[in-house]
Amino acid sequence: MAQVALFAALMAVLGLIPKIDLPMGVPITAQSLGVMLAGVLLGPKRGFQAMALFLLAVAAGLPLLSGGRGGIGVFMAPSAGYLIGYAPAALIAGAIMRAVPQRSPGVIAVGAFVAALVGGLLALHLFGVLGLMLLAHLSLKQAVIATLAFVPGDLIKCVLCALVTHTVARGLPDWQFGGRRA
Ligand SMILES: O=C(O)CCCC[C@@H]1SC[C@@H]2NC(=O)N[C@@H]21
Repeated sequence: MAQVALFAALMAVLGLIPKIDLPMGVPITAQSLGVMLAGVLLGPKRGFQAMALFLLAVAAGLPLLSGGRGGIGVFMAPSAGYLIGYAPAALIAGAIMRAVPQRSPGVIAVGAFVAALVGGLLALHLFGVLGLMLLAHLSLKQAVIATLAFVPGDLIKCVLCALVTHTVARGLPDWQFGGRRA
């Protein structure tokens, strides 16, 4: 429970980093790095719970999104698909991370990069594209082109996620990446 609350709080802290607004109404934000880290470090269940807790706090009106935004209205904006995707993206990243053998910090870091790439980038962008089509009324082609603008920055976040994971793996050798195995 403490870890879930901690990662929901980490999302709020990442929201203090100023966003960069793009014309289609979806900002470049550091908060998608928090989605990747939650999945990789906490695993699918607690990663999902941390994102769900964060989104509940946002829906309740707390101004925790980058730029001090919050409230129900953000779930009707063009970026809502990405927002709703935060929880399943963390779940997918966590599920992939759970399958990574915890052999060495290097192996764990490569696994974290792949988990962040598939969950925190590909899956999250899929939700984002659906949101752009439904809420911004873009065609599939327009939505895919729009989301491509975020890919370079999100690839950097995948690398950052792997670097943080490598540091944690070296400093906390008993940490269960991807959550506790049964
Ligand atoms: O704060 C919001 O309203 C949601 C923003 C969602 C931004 C998405 S997450 C994936 C992609 N990477 C970014 O930096 N921005 C978009």
